Amino acid sequence: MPPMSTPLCGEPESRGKAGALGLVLGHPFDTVKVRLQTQNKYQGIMDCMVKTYRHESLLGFFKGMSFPIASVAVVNSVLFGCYSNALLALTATSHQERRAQPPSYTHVFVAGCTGGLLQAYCLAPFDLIKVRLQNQTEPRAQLGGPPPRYRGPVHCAACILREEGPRGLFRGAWALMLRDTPTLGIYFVTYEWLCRQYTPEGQTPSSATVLVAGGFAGIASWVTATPLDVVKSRMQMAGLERGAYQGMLDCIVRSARQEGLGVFFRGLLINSARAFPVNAVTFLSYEHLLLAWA
Ligand SMILES: C[N+](C)(C)CCCC[C@H](N)C(=O)O
Repeated sequence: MPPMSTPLCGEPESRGKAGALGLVLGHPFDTVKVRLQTQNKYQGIMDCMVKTYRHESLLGFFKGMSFPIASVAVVNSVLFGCYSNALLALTATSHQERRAQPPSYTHVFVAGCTGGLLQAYCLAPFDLIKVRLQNQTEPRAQLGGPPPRYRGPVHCAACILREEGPRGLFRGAWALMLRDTPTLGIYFVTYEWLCRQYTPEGQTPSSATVLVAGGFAGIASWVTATPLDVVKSRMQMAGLERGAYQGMLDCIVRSARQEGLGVFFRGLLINSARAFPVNAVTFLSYEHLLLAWA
């Protein structure tokens, strides 16, 4: 019997590692993006990279990485699990039958939005802690200098709980849900559409198709998510400094007035560049896990 997987796919375990590796490699870009979105002291991507490196060394780019790594499996299971269950409820066809009877794009969109909403809720506290740690520009362990506010992810969570209560952990969660609900609908629609374009009817998409469709789905989703991504990051940082926003609308209006509409596109380039590899690997794992379980 021929082997089930082509060399491109690898074994499930190596794909899991590839996913984690993608996250590690993508994290420095994520840190630069968060800083550009929430701090006004940088001229652009290069300036932010140079200043971070000079001030904090390479380690500066990896601040706040442990919680995303620890939570990615849970968050992605919620997203893909809710998506496929919602699709099952809407279309009453299993993953296998779906190749013969493809679901309508409306159903794919609604199922994607459902997955997006629920994963955003799980992601919110982890994302908040990530953003707060990424924004600490103090060099680590510098003798004499002021120590950073948070000593690490657990200390950060404990501080937020103590200072703001459990609700504090969900700061920015509304913006996150608004960001993710429609854009994860777009994510799955783009993925399905591209897969159908390049796959003969009734057949399973090849690994190469899955990688490319997943990568572009990531880009489409992040491009549309970026304006609310900026608002989300700013809401998450508000409360730390004086002059916190009254709410999401206040954040949007004040950001636009003070910095112009361009502010809502900060991080667009970085988000898109990071999105391709990360989501190509994510969809490849998803498709192969489904085949393995079915
Ligand atoms: C909806 N939004 C665009 C925010 C995310 C879509 C893809 C999520 C993926 N875990 C990633 O980190 O790229």
